[in-house]
Amino acid sequence: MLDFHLLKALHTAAGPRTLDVRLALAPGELLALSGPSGAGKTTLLRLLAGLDRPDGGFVRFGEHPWYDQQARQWLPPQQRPLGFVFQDYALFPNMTVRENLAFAAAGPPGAGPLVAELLELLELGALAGRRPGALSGGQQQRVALARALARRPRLLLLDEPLAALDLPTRLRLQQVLADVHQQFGLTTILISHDPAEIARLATRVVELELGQVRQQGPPPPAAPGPLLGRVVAVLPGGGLRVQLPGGAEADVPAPPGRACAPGDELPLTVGVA
Ligand SMILES: Nc1ncnc2c1ncn2[C@@H]1O[C@H](COP(=O)(O)OP(=O)(O)OP(=O)(O)O)[C@@H](O)[C@H]1O
Repeated sequence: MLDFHLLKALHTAAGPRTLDVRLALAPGELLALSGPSGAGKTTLLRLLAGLDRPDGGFVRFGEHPWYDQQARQWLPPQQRPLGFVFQDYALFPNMTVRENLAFAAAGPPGAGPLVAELLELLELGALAGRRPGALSGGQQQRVALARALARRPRLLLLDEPLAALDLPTRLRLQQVLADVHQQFGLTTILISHDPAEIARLATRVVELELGQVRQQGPPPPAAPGPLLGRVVAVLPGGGLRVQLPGGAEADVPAPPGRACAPGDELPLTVGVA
């Protein structure tokens, strides 16, 4: 359980404000954080990570105090078992993919097998020897996620990790996020402005405004968003047979103006027949 109350003076465009957020997350919860620009979402994640100093309050993770103003407790960021993924990837540009992961995993024993496992899990094996500059945005974000997981986190903090990516890549990585959240038994906070993404991934959404919780609850059901299908065959007559997430197959018309081949990924809008 992550339990915190964080206070921090903010210098906003609208004048001085106080970030004042009290929340508790159940183990294994995936909570989405939304709200307008300047609401304090990034600041809140940075305070949880220990990258900024709060003015008051506490942070407890399970039995472990990470911060307590009254008891004068402060756990340095590198000792907090968390992973942080930013929108702009923030990878080390002069290290290869494998070196980025190994650097994050360094310290506890057994880094080698974990790096190999993460390279395989996030389908990065073929890219392990490349530097971030030679990768696409989606590939860099998979590396950033793998690097965050290499720290063996219990808490995953995601600051709009998919916002800069095109739709097919975003849909694929949403599935990857859902899988790693489950597989690694994580508690996760995801900043997102995308209602479909929030509805797909989160069990609760907290909306911040000017540093305060404005409302929270289960994510409103989003209109059926696009699914990602993989083309398995081009049919005579020009249609496509696609495999949907979960394995079912469907025949769909080919998108106008785009040649598709088996293996291609295609965003599909689901309608009710
Ligand atoms: N360390 C800090 N000390 C004081 N004020 C800060 C600090 N960091 C950010 N602020 C201010 O607090 C406000 C909230 O910033 P923050 O980046 O957390 O918002 P946000 O909700 O993440 O916005 P966006 O969606 O645009 O990323 C901004 O007005 C910012 O200028």
